Amino acid sequence: MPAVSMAATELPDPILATWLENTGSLTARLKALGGRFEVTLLAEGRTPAAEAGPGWRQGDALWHREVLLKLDGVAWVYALTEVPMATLAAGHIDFRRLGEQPLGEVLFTHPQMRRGPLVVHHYGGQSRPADVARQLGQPATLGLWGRGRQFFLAERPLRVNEVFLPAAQQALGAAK
Ligand SMILES: C=C(O[C@@H]1C=C(C(=O)O)C=C[C@H]1O)C(=O)O
Repeated sequence: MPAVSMAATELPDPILATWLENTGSLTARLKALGGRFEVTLLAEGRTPAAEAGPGWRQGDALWHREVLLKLDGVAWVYALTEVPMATLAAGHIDFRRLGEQPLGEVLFTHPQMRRGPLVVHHYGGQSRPADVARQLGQPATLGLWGRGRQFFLAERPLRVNEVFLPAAQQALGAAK
């Protein structure tokens, strides 16, 4: 997912930084806060990669999965998962039938899962995450912080992009 690279002077709020840099399951961390956790599926399907990524070129077919992670009905995270067709075809996770089951529940328990690099991103006002935030009534005037995490399933790549929405930043007490 294209991200506006953050200017050198911008740094996330220290509280938010701990969430951005955590390498464990975000699903598990959100569930641990208590309250009702749910996944809302926004869109999924096969589409060409908007830009090159770790293990694919621009234009390559990817399986995209866009979701919201919610606590007590409030959207905290917008997530976009990008799966190359070879990774999808290997069948380690049945993305087509995942539906509203949290990806983390099957990804972090998969015996052949290996974590790859995590990259923190700042998404500007014209980005897809910012559009989603506006549509949710959570306008992000200063942009949004997120991270792209690469994972491997039996050495086949995929990338999970997770963007923290304003409701999450407010609830976590992170400065706007
Ligand atoms: C990768 C994880 O899965 C979470 C669930 C997702 C989904 O259901 O599509 C996407 C991103 C993650 O925040 C995780 O829990 O860390």
